[in-house]
Amino acid sequence: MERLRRTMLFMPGNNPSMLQNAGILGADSIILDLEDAVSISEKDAARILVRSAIKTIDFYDSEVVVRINPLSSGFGLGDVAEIAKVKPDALMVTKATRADVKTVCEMLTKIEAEEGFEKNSIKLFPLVESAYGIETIHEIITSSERVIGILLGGEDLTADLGIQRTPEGEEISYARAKVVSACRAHKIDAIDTPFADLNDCQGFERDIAKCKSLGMTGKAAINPRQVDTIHEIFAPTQEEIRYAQGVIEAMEEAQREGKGVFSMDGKMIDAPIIARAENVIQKAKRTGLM
Ligand SMILES: CC(=O)SCCNC(=O)CCNC(=O)[C@H](O)C(C)(C)COP(=O)(O)OP(=O)(O)OC[C@H]1O[C@@H](n2cnc3c(N)ncnc32)[C@H](O)[C@@H]1OP(=O)(O)O
Ligand SMILES: O=C([O-])CC(=O)C(=O)O
Ligand SMILES: [Mg+2]
Repeated sequence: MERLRRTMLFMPGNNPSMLQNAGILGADSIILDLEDAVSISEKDAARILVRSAIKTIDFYDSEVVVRINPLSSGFGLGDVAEIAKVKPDALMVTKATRADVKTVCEMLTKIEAEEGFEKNSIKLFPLVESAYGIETIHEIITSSERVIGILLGGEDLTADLGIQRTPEGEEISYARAKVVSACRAHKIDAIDTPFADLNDCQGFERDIAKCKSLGMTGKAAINPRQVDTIHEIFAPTQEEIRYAQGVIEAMEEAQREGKGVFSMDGKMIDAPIIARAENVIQKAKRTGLM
């Protein structure tokens, strides 16, 4: 079964105590960061620490993703060369363009052959965080069969657009919709940008509900305190589950009577509504609610 990615928790790659506990924080994926959470003077130390963490720490069921520096930065290519050898589950390509994803993919193919790893075993998670990236997202996704999801980077995107970021997030609505639609089209995960204000609990909950309603499959987190809230809001509610079960039961009854369309509590039920109900049931089962 495909992996659940409701939460992807960032942690700075140069912080040993955070890395040490990474596997017990409940996040579906862990993103060990070599990019913006690490200062220039710490880049080499972070790369060494992340390599050794992947080799020695038990991450339990969490997926391990390493966010590399931009290829143009002078650190990115070295990050790929050094980190791929310890076989993380995936690399996150920052400020992603089609050309960058292709370059990283080709490097990985070579390293996998040299190290005796299975071909395409190291996946890619492009971080789309520029206007150009948003407008060329289809090309980014199709530039490598390793791509398993896209993370939307709201901070860099709004910097690139020359606008302010707000807790309401109206300014990134277009980008969110574009990421969701492109990812759905290619059946990969669409992960929302993190919410940075750890003290604004209501704003955080509204932000999760909004990205869920737009179709994001998960959300990045920057602090372990955010993980449970994201899981709770992403899970189907008891009311949604009951309604979905009602639809499925009514459908089975209608099928016995040879009907394709029928009504439940006065509301028409047909194929798309049944498909949505099946989605809810599947999600409830995967998250242990059924
Ligand atoms: C726009 C972007 O690029 S986002 C991606 C890059 N950013 C990051 O990776 C930032 C990750 N997050 C952090 O570094 C921190 O959570 C901060 C700086 C935002 C807040 O730090 P604090 O105020 O110290 O957090 P807080 O008080 O909640 O920490 C409580 C505990 O959780 C730990 N913790 C906090 N954040 C994380 C994290 N992301 N991963 C793992 N452990 C963490 C702390 O080490 C601390 O542990 P301790 O009790 O053993 O000392
Ligand atoms: O949203 C993210 O994944 C973090 C990031 O790099 C950004 O926002 O620029
Ligand atoms: Mg960024």
